[in-house]
Amino acid sequence: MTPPATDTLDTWLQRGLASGELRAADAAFARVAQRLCPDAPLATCLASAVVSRHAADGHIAWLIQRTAPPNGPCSARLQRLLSRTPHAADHPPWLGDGSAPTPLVRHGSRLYLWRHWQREQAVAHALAARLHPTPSPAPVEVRAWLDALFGPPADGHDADQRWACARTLHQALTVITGGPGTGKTTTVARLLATLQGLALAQGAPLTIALAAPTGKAAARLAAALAQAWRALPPTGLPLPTDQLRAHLPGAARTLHALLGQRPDGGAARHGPDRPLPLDVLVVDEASMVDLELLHATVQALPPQARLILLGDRDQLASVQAGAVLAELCLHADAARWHPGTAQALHAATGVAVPAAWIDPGGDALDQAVVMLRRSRRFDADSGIGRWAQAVRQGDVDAVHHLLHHPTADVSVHSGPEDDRWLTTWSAHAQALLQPLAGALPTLADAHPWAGERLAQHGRLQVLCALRQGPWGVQGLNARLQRRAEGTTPALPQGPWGPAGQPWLVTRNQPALGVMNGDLGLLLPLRAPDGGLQWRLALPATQPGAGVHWVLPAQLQHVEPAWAMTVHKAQGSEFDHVILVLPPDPDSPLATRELLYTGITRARQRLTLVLPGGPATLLAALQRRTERDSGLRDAVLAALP
Ligand SMILES: Nc1ncnc2c1ncn2[C@@H]1O[C@H](COP(=O)(O)OP(=O)(O)OP(=O)(O)O)[C@@H](O)[C@H]1O
Repeated sequence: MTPPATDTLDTWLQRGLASGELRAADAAFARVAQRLCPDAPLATCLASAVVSRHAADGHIAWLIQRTAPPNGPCSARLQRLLSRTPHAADHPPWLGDGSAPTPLVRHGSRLYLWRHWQREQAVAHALAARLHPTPSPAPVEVRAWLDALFGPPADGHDADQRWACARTLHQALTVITGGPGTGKTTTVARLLATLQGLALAQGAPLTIALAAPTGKAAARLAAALAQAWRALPPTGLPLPTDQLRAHLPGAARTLHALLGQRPDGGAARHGPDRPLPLDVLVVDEASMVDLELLHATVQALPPQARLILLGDRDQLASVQAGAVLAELCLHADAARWHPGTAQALHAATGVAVPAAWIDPGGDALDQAVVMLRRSRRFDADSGIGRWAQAVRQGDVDAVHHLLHHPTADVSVHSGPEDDRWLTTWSAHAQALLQPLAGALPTLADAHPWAGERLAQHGRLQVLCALRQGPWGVQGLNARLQRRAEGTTPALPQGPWGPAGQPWLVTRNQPALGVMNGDLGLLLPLRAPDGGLQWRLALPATQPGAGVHWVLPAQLQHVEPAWAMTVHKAQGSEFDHVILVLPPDPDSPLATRELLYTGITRARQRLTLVLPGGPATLLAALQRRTERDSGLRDAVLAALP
């Protein structure tokens, strides 16, 4: 439909608002453009609204030639206009080419908000500078470390892990992606041992820091690496093991804490003027890192410091804009290593790279990415492993097969009436809550008791996609709460609800030692006067430190967590996950990435609850989270 020539910006904005394409803030931004630049073309103002909306949806840029259908009248109109006249929206005081600050920037076929454009450019330059070949040690020295840490290469079952270690020595950026249990942590432990071992042999030990986007992920990384350092072979390394251990990092922090970011949004302690005193930074769970956080990180890293990103690129992206890991790992499946890269990997590891992964056309980023392919957590018969694989690949036939040929570890409950999962859940709730209705310990002797309650709670978690409605966090929590009280009638009532209720921390309160995403249980304890006192018990962040107690009155940002969203569960795992999909097959929140992330939170058992039947599952499989950005292109363009 070609709009009548008399159409004004207001007409278009009204259409966009009426169709739900635009929010009031997007329309307001377009009106500001018109007010400040009265001679700006209609396309410039409309572009402001559309780009603002896309940014709110997590996109870094709006891609003019996007092949997917535009999601509303304003985008469609703009797309038609710009595909005929690419410069129709250019108006240098408002929409420029990025060489000077303007509210909007056009670069090729992408439109950006200034802030996103500037962040993307800065990150691209920082990453591109790290793709330069670095002086690397002789392959024979690397091989000595890898053979000592992995054992001599035998059947090639850990080839990808060895390649990841070797690749890290060739440039200052390494990206390691892999699904659950593919050995990301094991690999990074061996890689750090190799890097530090080689540096120590030169008499120049490295300063290494470990970080993750959330406190929980940081704690898991620290615990896993502490275990890996303990498991280093006592003899047989090129250096004495104790000497090496003394130089390996023990603690991990959140990226926010490492950078010294302030909760009020004020300037961070570390930035370009005050870089982190580091030679190597490892960032785990990098799928949760958005463009803004990566920007803050690379700004605070000295130019020569190595950056190692670890994560599962198929998981949900961060809530904020950007899907950095997925974008850097775009070609990870095919590897696309140059013949030279493959040769160097062979020389340093003793394992030849298969021809299928060698491609002279691979770009510089491809050379820095290693994908770990073999899950050690799920064997070939594991239903969870097969579901994860089928969903990751969007393989509809495989999902149909799994629906019709159930495995022992995965159950599917289909239709709104199928509530067998509630029976399983009730048994879990009863095991969790029953001890709270009996004799209670005092705070002084509650540690093992509370630790057992936390362990029991970690055995099962209900996850869902939505926040609102009967199948969202709110409805499910209310339903499960009633059910929990039904299973254990004599539960004492605490300040926010009955004893044993799980609570999710929704904002960092570092002074209390609690972080966004922490899960705790509200527990009653016997007070010295014989009454009750209440504490939220959280797993201590230091491994082996038991339970961390917090006074409920001190916590300001918590919500009930019998059920929680898959987003909030990212970075956590549970023995049994009950994953509840929305009843409506058209729900935009049920995406392939959400399904994959939810499924891979389960270690031993998975229950899929499909109130809308299998159609919801099949629709979710087809729905991808798309995040438009130009990061990959910008990195390659920034290469010297
Ligand atoms: N090369 C290897 N040889 C022997 N065992 C290994 C090897 N790599 C990994 N494992 C084992 O496989 C399991 C999973 O490894 P790891 O925890 O490193 O994977 P991950 O990808 O970090 O997992 P997660 O999904 O939990 O983050 C661990 O028990 C680990 O000890």
